[in-house]
Amino acid sequence: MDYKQKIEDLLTLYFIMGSQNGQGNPEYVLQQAIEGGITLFQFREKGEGALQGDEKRRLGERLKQICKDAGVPFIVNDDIELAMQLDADGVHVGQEDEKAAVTRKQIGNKILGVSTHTLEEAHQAIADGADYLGLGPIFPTESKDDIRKVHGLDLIQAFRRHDIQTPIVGIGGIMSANASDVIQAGGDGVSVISAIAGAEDAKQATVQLKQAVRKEQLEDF
Ligand SMILES: Cc1ncc(COP(=O)(O)OP(=O)(O)O)c(N)n1
Ligand SMILES: Cc1nc(C(=O)O)sc1CCOP(=O)(O)O
Ligand SMILES: [Mg+2]
Repeated sequence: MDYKQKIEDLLTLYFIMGSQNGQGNPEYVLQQAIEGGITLFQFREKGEGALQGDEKRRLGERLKQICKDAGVPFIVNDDIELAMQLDADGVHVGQEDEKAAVTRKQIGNKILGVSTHTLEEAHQAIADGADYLGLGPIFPTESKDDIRKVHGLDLIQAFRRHDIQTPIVGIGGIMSANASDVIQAGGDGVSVISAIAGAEDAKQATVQLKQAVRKEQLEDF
């Protein structure tokens, strides 16, 4: 599937989850998030208690099917082999993962997201074929241990000032109360784990996030 024409739209509300996030059943939480209006999903099975091997693949298959039925593109974090096995719609890699250029060769025209923290990394990622850039952490987060310095919104603004036109999604500590700041700073969308996976009502939390982002996108338009 080639989603490239509308990548900015897909980034509007990008939900990331693995079985280690939140208390809920991942299939149920994903279904609720889809009903609430997420536009993209990333399977990130990583960290303490994460599934491995066949168990990880089987959960990936089930989540991929839920996304497919709903028409929401399915991205795999880090694991290119799994992405190819599942025929995912894309892969997200960071600076400590497989190089973006190698990933691009392996995944063909699937969506490629790359985490970047400096202008140099951004230029390299774009040259390597990134479809979008993940920038974070925007705000403090407890969902990832090995985070870089909290960049706040400055990095997104700096990228735009330096004429980076590639779609950008902010990540890290984003909630419905601060999501609009990410769009105002120049982001195309927001990426969240705990704001949805950790919510008591995942669907309601998704609706609120989506409203916050869409309102700001329309004001910027
Ligand atoms: C949309 C998005 N942005 C950034 C990341 C972080 O990627 P990375 O730095 O490789 O860290 P891990 O997620 O692999 O721990 C992401 N996953 N998604
Ligand atoms: C997966 C991830 N990557 C980050 C980065 O800065 O690159 S922050 C992060 C965790 C985001 O989770 P939450 O929405 O719960 O803060
Ligand atoms: Mg990674």
